[in-house]
Amino acid sequence: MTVLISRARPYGEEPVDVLIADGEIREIGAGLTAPAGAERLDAAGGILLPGFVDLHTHLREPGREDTETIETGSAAAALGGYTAVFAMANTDPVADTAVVTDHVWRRGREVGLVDVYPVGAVTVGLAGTKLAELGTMAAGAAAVRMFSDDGKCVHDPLLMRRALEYATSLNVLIAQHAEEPRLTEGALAHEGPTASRLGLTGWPRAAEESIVARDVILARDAGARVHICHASTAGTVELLRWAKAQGIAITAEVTPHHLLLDDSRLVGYDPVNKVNPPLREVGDTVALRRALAEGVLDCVATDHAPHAAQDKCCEFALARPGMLGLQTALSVVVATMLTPGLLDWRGVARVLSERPAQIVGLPDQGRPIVVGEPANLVLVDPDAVWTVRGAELASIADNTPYESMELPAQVTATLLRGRITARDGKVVDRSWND
Ligand SMILES: NC(=O)N[C@@H](CC(=O)O)C(=O)O
Ligand SMILES: [Zn+2]
Ligand SMILES: [Zn+2]
Repeated sequence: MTVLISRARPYGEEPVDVLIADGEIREIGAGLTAPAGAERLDAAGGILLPGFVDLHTHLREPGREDTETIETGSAAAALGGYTAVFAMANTDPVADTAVVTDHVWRRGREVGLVDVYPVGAVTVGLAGTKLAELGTMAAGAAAVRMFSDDGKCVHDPLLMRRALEYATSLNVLIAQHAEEPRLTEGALAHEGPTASRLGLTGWPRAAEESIVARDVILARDAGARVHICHASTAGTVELLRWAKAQGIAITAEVTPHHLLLDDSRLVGYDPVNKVNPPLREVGDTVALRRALAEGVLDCVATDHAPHAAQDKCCEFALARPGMLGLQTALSVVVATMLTPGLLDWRGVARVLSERPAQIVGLPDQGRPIVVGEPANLVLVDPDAVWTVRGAELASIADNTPYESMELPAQVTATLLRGRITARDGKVVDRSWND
């Protein structure tokens, strides 16, 4: 299909028209005329960015299709401005074989709203005792390029070392959920004054930082790359800063919720605020924002984690950790980074699109907006203000921590290889477009 986007501001710069044909950016200029039969998208001065890439999504298929499916999660992704998402391996069955990873890949293709890249498990059944067949998953139809036991930490140092060595020879990425399990037994909330006051068992910063420090050293000695999931503390930022200064190949993501929210949200004991790693203190959010602006933290990843009402609306200790994130990520990044002047729109493109695509080596995502590049794009209305309603989000689950909050900026359209996947808050059905 052919699409003419008019009056769009790439990275917030001067308005231009952008002609898209055969999945590519064909022409950029002023006053372009639409060829016959072309779809028209009037951006009306909205911001044009490369489509977002999420390195950390939970889609719950297979196993918990009552909370999210590849189809509903893909819809949430397209509506949130994403053109590629990495679906974590903690499904049921676990994505520890090519049978599962190839299924997720094929189902994502069938749905066709976003490129769904399965993440393979590092260890069999996420049990942390035996390496999964990384090579078989990497060689499958899905060509798995990222492995993680997310939800659990690969805490055995010998196993982590081997995983890093294998990953290096396979040229794939290991992403670590940094949580020393001996330090978080029974933990429910960030260890600090709020948890003490509320009587909640603490999840100390040291549980994250000790694993980050260890993995930095393991990666250094293996000459390997390692990626840190959902960095949440000021201390992790300092370790990353040190590691990068040594030339160690470490990258890290931060979630929107760790940029915006802190543990003061826990008074009231609403489990919607329960997440791993836990919401920290204001000082941590400040350090995380600065680190993201400086590039010490590489990118934003949602850790979109849908959960059923019965697993969330129950007593705090029993509730599952996790929050929805795909449809609110851009708005939270605008609120925490763009509005305060920590990032401009180029910076937003860097943390939501370019860096994540580079980290995992996607050749067709996070690309510059120039002629000849694949048309994986998102249009944003920077002046929109909207009120979050969990029930209105595309996910089956509705566990958003932003319920009733007014957030800035809204995705107005998403294009995957030149095909409109979302427009004005609605998913565009594939058949409608072809
Ligand atoms: N973040 C969470 O609190 N939960 C995630 C697992 C994870 O990311 O560790 C989930 O799968 O629900
Ligand atoms: Zn995790
Ligand atoms: Zn996760």
